[in-house]
Amino acid sequence: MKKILILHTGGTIAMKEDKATGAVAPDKENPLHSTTSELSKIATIYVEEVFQLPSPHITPIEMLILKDIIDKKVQEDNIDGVVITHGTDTLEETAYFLDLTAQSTIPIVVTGAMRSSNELGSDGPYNLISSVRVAASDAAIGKGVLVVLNDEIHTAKNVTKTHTSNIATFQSPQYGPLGIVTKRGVSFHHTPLLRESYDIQTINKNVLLLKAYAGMDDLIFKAMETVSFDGLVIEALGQGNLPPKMVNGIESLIKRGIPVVLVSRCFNGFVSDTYGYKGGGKQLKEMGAILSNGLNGQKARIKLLITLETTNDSTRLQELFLR
Ligand SMILES: NC(=O)C[C@H](N)C(=O)O
Repeated sequence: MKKILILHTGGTIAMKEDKATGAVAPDKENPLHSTTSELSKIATIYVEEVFQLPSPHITPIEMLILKDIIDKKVQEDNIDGVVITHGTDTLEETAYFLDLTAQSTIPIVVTGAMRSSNELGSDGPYNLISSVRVAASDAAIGKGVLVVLNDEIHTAKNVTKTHTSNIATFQSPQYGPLGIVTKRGVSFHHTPLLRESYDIQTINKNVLLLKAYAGMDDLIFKAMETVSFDGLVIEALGQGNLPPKMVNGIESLIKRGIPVVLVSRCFNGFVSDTYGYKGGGKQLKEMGAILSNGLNGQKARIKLLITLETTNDSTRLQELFLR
């Protein structure tokens, strides 16, 4: 049998609803422990309670702790796969962080739940069982960090939370899922072509994320003059365009050596240097803004946090963001 390590970090999957108040909060005993006998039919299971945090409380520090635990356990205990249970609000950020940093090719699967443990139709135990199945499958080796919920297998790079409460919330708008999980087994229908890896030891930078809107001006840049930060990601309009009143603010950040990464606020497609008008992607690129290849804002922020640990050369950052 394969050896699968389960790392619990909290989230709704480890919570319970108070029937009197309706409030959902962490449970004293992790309700997922009741699944252990079912999981033992699939693999030899090792469990660690790493955190008991709702995922809005997770930061890149906790993400780095998870990377370190996984790298160490792979070396010392010869495990064959890892499953991480996590709150769904920031699940895609932790999954993508681990995709870029974890040093092994064993399957690493991140899962969660939309309904807490004592709610009707609770999806946690089922998602955990599906995730262990995927982590124990040979086909999952070398595919990067995977996100498994609601019978679907997604890449950490493409998946995003699309609905506040529906159990089918995790979708990959650009490319669809990589595969499905059924009672009969795990089946992949696509395979990712590229993997990136950054073996970072620290995560100390401060990267901000802004969303652009019609009529946005330079007010936010004036406010930003008083704070110190290392990088900025902007969810720009369409193919990477911005309102003209933002241009001077961006130019002065780039002159101060602060990398500015552009992604699109659209769900699909890449940003590019197509438009030559004031604030268009072409002008912003010529000014030194970095164009990103299809990541959403929160994932581009994770990638900039990680890559800034390895370089602050803007040409190199541009190369890395085109991967
Ligand atoms: N479904 C969930 O897990 C949402 C919860 N607020 C969390 O992210 O911790």
